[in-house]
Amino acid sequence: MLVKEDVINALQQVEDPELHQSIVKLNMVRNIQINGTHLSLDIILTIPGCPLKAKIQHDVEKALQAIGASSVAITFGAMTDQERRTLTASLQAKNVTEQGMPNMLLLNSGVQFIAITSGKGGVGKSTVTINLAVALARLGKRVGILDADIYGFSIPAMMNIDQKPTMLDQTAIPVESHGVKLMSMGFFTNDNQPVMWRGPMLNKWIRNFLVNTLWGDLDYLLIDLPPGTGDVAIDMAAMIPQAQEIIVTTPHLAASHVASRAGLMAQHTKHTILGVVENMAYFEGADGQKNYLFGQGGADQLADLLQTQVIAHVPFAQPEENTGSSVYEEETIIGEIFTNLAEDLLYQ
Ligand SMILES: Nc1ncnc2c1ncn2[C@@H]1O[C@H](COP(=O)(O)OP(=O)(O)OP(=O)(O)O)[C@@H](O)[C@H]1O
Repeated sequence: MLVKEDVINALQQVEDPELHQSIVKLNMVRNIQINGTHLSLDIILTIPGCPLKAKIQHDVEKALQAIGASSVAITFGAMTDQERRTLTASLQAKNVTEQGMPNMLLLNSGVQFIAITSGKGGVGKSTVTINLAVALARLGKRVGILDADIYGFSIPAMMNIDQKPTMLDQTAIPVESHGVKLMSMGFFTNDNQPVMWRGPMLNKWIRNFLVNTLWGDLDYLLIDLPPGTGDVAIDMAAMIPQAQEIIVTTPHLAASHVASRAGLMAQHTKHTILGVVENMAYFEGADGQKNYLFGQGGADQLADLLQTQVIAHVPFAQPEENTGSSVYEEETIIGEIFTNLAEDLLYQ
């Protein structure tokens, strides 16, 4: 004979797949009826037509069968606007201080911010951001990416994400891929339209991305900055003084010269520079020979100038590693390099 308390206890273990909180705590479980081992209940989704309804149904049935239910009839409904507003407000209350500052910016929040920057575009800044984030997640860390490359957002496409974040009122639930939570300007433009905002508006967006996103608990937030030393980089420096920076360059001397400006700005804003990542360092031929297509030495020169170190040398991907996604598998050469880099950051 089942009793209501057992049913609620079992459902406490079932989480909303996006909010990562118990469906009981989120007030999504209603109207539990018990007839011997036959159960019926209502599940009230946060938004109508929630794409993860099937997963919730599966998890609820499994949890209830585990306590002896022989049949489970679920009726799905959706929260009213008022209920959704109340829920969002309570989730938001954990996100921001009373002064409206994102909690994650408090120095004791436990979130480590790493901004990935470069002097010029196309050197692999987003590739480094994505693969470092995925490597940290593979090591069990809770990781988010803020694609703040507002004019050149590319991360959703590079991670093969075509889904948009679920919106609870004005608050976004980040999209998850490869165990990493992602927010990008690319989610909020129509048909890949370019973004043409200037300073103050951009500042507001970065702030919005921090305040109005339900990031949940994070260990790391990686920020993919636009190349160069423009408005976004300056605003980020002011808003997140505790951020550390990784500077990406190719070995080309000219590229590292341009990257030095981004590095000097990091020094100027007193951000700790974690090091330089040399991308497209070489191409390894079938004979095992390393071909230095972009020359050698630029990254070392940059590291010397910034009194830091080259923390990774990332080669060109082998043709068979180019699978259409910019996330390299763990067992590829590039995947291993990022695992090593993530371990170095964790245990430094
Ligand atoms: N090590 C690598 N091997 C092969 N291809 C790479 C490598 N690194 C980057 N690429 C490719 O080079 C292109 C540019 O990389 P990416 O978008 O990461 O650079 P970026 O510096 O972020 O550029 P932007 O600032 O213009 O967005 C992408 O198509 C990416 O897949």
